[in-house]
Amino acid sequence: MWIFGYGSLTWKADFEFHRRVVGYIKGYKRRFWQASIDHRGVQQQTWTFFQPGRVVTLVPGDLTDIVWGVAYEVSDELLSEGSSLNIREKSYQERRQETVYAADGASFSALVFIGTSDPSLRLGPAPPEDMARQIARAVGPSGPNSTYLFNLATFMRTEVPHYKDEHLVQLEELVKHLQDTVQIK
Ligand SMILES: N[C@@H](CCC(=O)N[C@@H](CS)C(=O)NCC(=O)O)C(=O)O
Repeated sequence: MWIFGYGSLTWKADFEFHRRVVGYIKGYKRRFWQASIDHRGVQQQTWTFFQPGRVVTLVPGDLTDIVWGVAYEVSDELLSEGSSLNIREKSYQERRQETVYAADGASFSALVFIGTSDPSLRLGPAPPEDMARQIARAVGPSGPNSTYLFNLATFMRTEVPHYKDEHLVQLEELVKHLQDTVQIK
């Protein structure tokens, strides 16, 4: 079977796979609208700087909207109950089959993990400057939220150089700018 990743799965494949193919799916926009309290941030705690991170999910777009990522051909057992991938994707409970269009022209169906409908993890949109401040500050068990953003931006720049993801590029610029100033110290 195939799974399609558009977030951390593009740059962190800590599982066995047979093939890795760069491609896109249609009809969605990738947005930093999902809270992370287990990887790139923590539960909000009053009177402290501890806060959730912002990671990507997919939101419905129109047919001209595409999201580039990576498809992996994996064994069925990878998604068995209690598997490490299932645990890693536990806050991505909505799962859909989508057609992946590979860079070489091939197309095939793959499983996509989309953000949970749990309202506490659905942050939704915010002004870009606010999202950038949150990403610049948040840290979780897997590391800084900004590393997640930069790794995704680097994947796009190196493996999909012909396509500009405006939302991602804007956040990367804003977070880098914040890190270059004293505003978040
Ligand atoms: N399901 C998405 C998003 C997955 C995602 O970003 N998952 C996060 C959960 S916060 C993760 O596994 N993060 C590992 C990390 O940040 O190191 C994908 O297709 O890549």
